[in-house]
Amino acid sequence: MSTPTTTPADEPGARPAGPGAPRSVAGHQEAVLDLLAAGFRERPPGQEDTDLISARGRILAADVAAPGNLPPFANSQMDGYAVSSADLAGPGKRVELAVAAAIPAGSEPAALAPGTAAPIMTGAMLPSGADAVVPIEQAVPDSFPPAASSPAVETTAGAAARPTVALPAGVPAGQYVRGAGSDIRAGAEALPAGTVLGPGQLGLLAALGLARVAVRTRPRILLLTTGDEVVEPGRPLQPGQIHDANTTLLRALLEEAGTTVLLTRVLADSPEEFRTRLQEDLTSLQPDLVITSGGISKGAYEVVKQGLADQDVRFLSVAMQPGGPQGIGRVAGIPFLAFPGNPVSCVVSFEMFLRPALGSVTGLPRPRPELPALLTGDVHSPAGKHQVRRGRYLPPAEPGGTGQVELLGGASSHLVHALASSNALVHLPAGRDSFPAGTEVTVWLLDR
Ligand SMILES: Nc1nc2c(c(=O)[nH]1)N[C@H]1C(S)=C(S)[C@@H](COP(=O)(O)OP(=O)(O)OC[C@H]3O[C@@H](n4cnc5c(N)ncnc54)[C@H](O)[C@@H]3O)O[C@H]1N2
Ligand code: MOO
Repeated sequence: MSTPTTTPADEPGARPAGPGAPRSVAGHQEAVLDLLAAGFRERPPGQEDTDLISARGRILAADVAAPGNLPPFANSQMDGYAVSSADLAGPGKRVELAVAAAIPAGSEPAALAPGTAAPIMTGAMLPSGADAVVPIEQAVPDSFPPAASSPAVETTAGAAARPTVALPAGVPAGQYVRGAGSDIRAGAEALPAGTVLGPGQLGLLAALGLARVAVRTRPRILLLTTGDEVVEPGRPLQPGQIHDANTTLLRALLEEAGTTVLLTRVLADSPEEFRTRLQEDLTSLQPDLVITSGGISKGAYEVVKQGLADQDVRFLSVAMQPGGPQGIGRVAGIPFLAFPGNPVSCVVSFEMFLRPALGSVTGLPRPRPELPALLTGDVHSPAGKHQVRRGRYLPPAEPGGTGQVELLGGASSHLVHALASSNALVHLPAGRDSFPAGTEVTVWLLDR
């Protein structure tokens, strides 16, 4: 079995083509990355302060140094007895020590007197004079005396009626002690700028006592859908109309990928109206990126193409299916991408071009997990194109094996039901048209 070799940059379709020939997938990936990188260089993200939970999935804007030691003080790792290791030097197997006042977590203990052992609870501060902890299980008796929860009881004679405990001899200094700063020392770098803040990172900030954190502002997107036939979900359809799937699909993808969708609109097939609305939105919102869907192919009413005919936007064909028609450029200086109108074409365009470019430029989103998988059936694909099919990935039966992938629906880009039933995008690279059952292909997992 070979390792996955279907990354777009390796394909025959990625070689430079002549004028008028479709652009390779790799060529368009590079163009989208260049566009976004230039846009983000010109308008770098700002930063904003947020509470920790709201920072989940965001990118840390500046290095964070530990404001103090973590743990802040030496404390016990076990419920047991705080001791001085010198008192347990031996020579016998056990040493009898008087039991001192107990130390609950959250209290400041008195110094440990020589020759005594203080009941200490997990997380409680180690008293001065102690340098080790013996777990209660190793003590004789192996339970705390009743008086352990209160200071030693005075007898009528005035002498302390201290119980004793026998502890193993030869306990090393430091045993079961969590030293101050043993996790991170005051002033050390806790998290570098650029870190994606997940539960672990946010938990560290909380442990360090930080309630708020500076995160990078999200890229701000204007999302426009086009077509006279396109009607908002929830509204009745007239003959010839369809419900708008693209706004929801793309908005969900964009927000999941760490961007903010400033505004969505469904615009009619009027190039003049499209142009006017776009100019108004660009002026009022100043987005970082505009994305449109529909209106870029070979029809008589291609609203995006016609509306932007005199702009710095190129409409072209990429050797990929779905997602062949693409538009890329700038409008009023703002980075602009046009995706084709079919819903699955929008998803594949996003996954193949925008998602990787956003990831490279901002650090979010992370790449889709990529795995090899064996096709469960014979598949045909246009040799000149990189085809991206949808399917259900089944993990290998045994560890170290290769999973399988069953294609769902056909190649057509209107099949949203098959998309919704799929958990993987399946790459059928350019350069061959036949993929018999058992062929190893690369899949990108859509589930997280
Ligand atoms: N003669 C040719 N016709 C077509 C070609 C071609 O090369 N030559 N390419 C086909 C391919 S591939 C695609 S993809 C589409 C792209 O067309 P457009 O980007 O112009 O998109 P529209 O025509 O506006 O819409 C295509 C399809 O998608 C439906 N649609 C549009 N918006 C939405 C939405 N928001 N929600 C759900 N569905 C939507 C629309 O009704 C059309 O059925 O062109 C092919 N044609
Ligand atoms: O290239 Mo289109 O995007 O197949 O439907």
